[in-house]
Amino acid sequence: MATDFSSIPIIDISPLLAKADDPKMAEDPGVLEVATQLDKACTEAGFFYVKGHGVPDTLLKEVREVTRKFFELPYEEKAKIKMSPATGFRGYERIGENITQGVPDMHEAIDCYREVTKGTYGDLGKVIEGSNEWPQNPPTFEVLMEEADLARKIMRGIALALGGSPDEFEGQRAGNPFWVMRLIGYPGVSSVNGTNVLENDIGCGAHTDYGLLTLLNQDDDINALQVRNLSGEWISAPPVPGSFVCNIGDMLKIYSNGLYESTLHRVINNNSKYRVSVTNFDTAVEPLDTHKTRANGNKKFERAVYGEHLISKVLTNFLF
Ligand SMILES: N=C(N)NCCCC[C@H](N)C(=O)O
Ligand SMILES: O=C(O)CCC(=O)C(=O)O
Ligand SMILES: [Fe+2]
Repeated sequence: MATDFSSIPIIDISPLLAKADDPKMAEDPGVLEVATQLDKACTEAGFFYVKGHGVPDTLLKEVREVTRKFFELPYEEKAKIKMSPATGFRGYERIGENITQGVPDMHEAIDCYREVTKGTYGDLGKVIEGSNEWPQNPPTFEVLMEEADLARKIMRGIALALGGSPDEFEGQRAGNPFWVMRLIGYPGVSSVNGTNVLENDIGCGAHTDYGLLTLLNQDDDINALQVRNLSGEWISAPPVPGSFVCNIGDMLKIYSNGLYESTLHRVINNNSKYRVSVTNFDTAVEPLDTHKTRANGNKKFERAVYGEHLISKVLTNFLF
């Protein structure tokens, strides 16, 4: 975030989606208008909502419900897909097992990563080799596929915004796209003898995301996500039903030479209700050529390899 934003913009991306696979998209006024709005949002806040994204609300709701039902199961059931180094860090982690800056987070989650078969990324990739076990596979998988396509199209708008060609983040140059999906549950504040306990517990401590772009599907009745602006104030990112919250990750900060920032955010669930969210992190694998973009000039960052960044995080994020 480069500014003291006080709210997060909402962008209707339907004109971009209508032309996202058209070879002449860069000449379309509707697409260019969306790219201008994306550029402003990425520069000022690093966060934006998207509407007009075409993913049915019923599907987004269904995925949240599947997630909620899973977390309602007794621990022994959930532990059947327990995450460990042996599962390639895929699966269920209980409340307090994920840590942010040394402090246990008050959330439980299922972490999924694109399947990595043995040897794909040599020694580096070993940590993350494995395949997923998900609760009620179909809706989660369906939404993942829709979100992957959506993320690719939004990245086309962002590539244009940066002055590159629309497919800057795709194909040979970018490598085989990687994805991460997290199904997350945050317990609410409970009331004992009329007094709230656990108020201001940190559901997820302040962090930036690791990839290019994150899409977040959050419960539509609980306000818990907060985003930090330039002065250090925490700005609320309340649910906007039917939208995704999107934010820039560390890889895009690097590829854009710092033009766009991966903004710090955190989650505090001070509601009495249990909150569910589903995040999708999308990224390219290989370093991209940023020199063709508007971000030209003094190079502020060294070469970035997403795999190295991700794995260093995975290895320090857990209490086991
Ligand atoms: N894959 C992503 N981006 N996950 C975000 C989780 C952030 C919390 C994590 N403990 C951390 O400290 O980064
Ligand atoms: O649950 C949320 O609102 C945000 C989760 C988040 O920041 C993450 O998974 O990286
Ligand atoms: Fe995050």
